[in-house]
Amino acid sequence: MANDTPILYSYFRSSCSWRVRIVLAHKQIKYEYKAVHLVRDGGEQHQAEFRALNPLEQVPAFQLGDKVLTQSVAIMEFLEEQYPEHPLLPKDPWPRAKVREIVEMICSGTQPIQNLSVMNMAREDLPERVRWSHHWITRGLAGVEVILQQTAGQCCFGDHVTLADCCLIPQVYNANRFSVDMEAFPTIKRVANHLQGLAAFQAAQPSAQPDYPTDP
Ligand SMILES: N[C@@H](CCC(=O)N[C@@H](CS)C(=O)NCC(=O)O)C(=O)O
Repeated sequence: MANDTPILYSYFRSSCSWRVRIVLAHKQIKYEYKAVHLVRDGGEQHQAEFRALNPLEQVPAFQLGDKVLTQSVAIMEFLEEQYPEHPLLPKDPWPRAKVREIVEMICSGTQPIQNLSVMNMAREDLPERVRWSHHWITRGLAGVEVILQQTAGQCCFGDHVTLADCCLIPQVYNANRFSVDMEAFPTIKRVANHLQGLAAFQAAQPSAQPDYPTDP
């Protein structure tokens, strides 16, 4: 297993893939990028080849040799355990749990409700979809802001990058896409500004990915 180059099935704009890309970059793990276009041809995530990797038809999927893992949080936790250098979870149980709390607020409490397939099912026309996403992202980030006011230093938890930061940045990108007023979330904004200056976060951003469109 150790000799295999990991493969990440990703879409440049997918926030769930982006979380994993930040972890890979932070831990300086070399990997192969395989693009899955979520919109083109009705969505490549729905094609049989990808469905064989993830029956839920969503990115990311992570492959190591003949092993496949889906679900970004499971992948991030696996990477944290398999590649312990440059840790992304505090050692002590309480801060560790607080980091996971922020991770869950974003990965379970916010992103799934504004994901493409949910949005498409929930609302028919584009303005309604935008309103839907705007509402749920605002609600999610409002909760995260309250927690960060208690935990943040330069990062979501103190001054060291954790899994919470890896989840925050892609969600802030989604917030900006749907014109959420970030002035309402000063702590998130401050932490995001700090993180965006870090090399791992820059390497993982959509515009640095091989499938980023030349005419976005
Ligand atoms: N819980 C999953 C969610 C994955 C997910 O929602 N992926 C989105 C992109 S961020 C996706 O593939 N959407 C395409 C679709 O729903 O058809 C995870 O964290 O990996």
